[in-house]
Amino acid sequence: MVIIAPSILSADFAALGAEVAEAEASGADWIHVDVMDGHFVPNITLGPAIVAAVKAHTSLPLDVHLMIENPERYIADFAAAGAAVITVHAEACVHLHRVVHQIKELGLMAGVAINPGTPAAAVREVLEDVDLVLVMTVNPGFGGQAFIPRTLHKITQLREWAGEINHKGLRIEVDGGIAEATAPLVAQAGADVLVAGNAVFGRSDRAGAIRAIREAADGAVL
Ligand SMILES: O=C(CO)[C@H](O)[C@H](O)COP(=O)(O)O
Ligand SMILES: [Co+2]
Repeated sequence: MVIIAPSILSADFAALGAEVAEAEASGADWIHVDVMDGHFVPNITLGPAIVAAVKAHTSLPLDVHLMIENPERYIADFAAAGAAVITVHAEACVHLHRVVHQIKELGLMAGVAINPGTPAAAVREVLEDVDLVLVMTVNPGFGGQAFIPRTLHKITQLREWAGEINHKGLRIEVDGGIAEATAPLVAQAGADVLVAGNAVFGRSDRAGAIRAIREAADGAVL
């Protein structure tokens, strides 16, 4: 069973409380929160205060995707704000192993993300330590971009490595351009957490959108 995590990047930022409450009522499993610093990616979004504000409007796990430089400086703040999952970018961490353990020591799920131009091997040495690998299926920074099919082989490779080290619980998340049409491709490759921004918050029928993505993904792995 896949986890569907709507990304609030495509929600109405002036009504985030109502938006996440509606996503929860519409069948979402996690809420994906995109944090951008204007340095690691060419866009700026939100910080821990907004995460804490969102947390007050949903009981779903908050899946915090840090697209920031020096993420180790802010992990405690996002944990205190109510994050359940914190994902850092491999490209942003000189001491990736240390940062992963910093997240785990706070009792959270630890994730590592890789950009489309980064090989799966960039996370191989910490695969035993992480709860989740996020394979970016677009270049991070903006919602509403087209899915990059070349990323699919990395999902397959990571699932294979997880099997070799008997890491059965490893979550493989995909983010960017995920919709009804692309969900079967990533699910077949081995992804089990699907982030969708535009495909959920860009539609008025959020329940229908979430259902369609879920059915497309689950149908592909039956
Ligand atoms: O991390 C992100 C962008 O950097 C977002 O989570 C992602 O782009 C979701 O948007 P969409 O589903 O519209 O592509
Ligand atoms: Co994201």
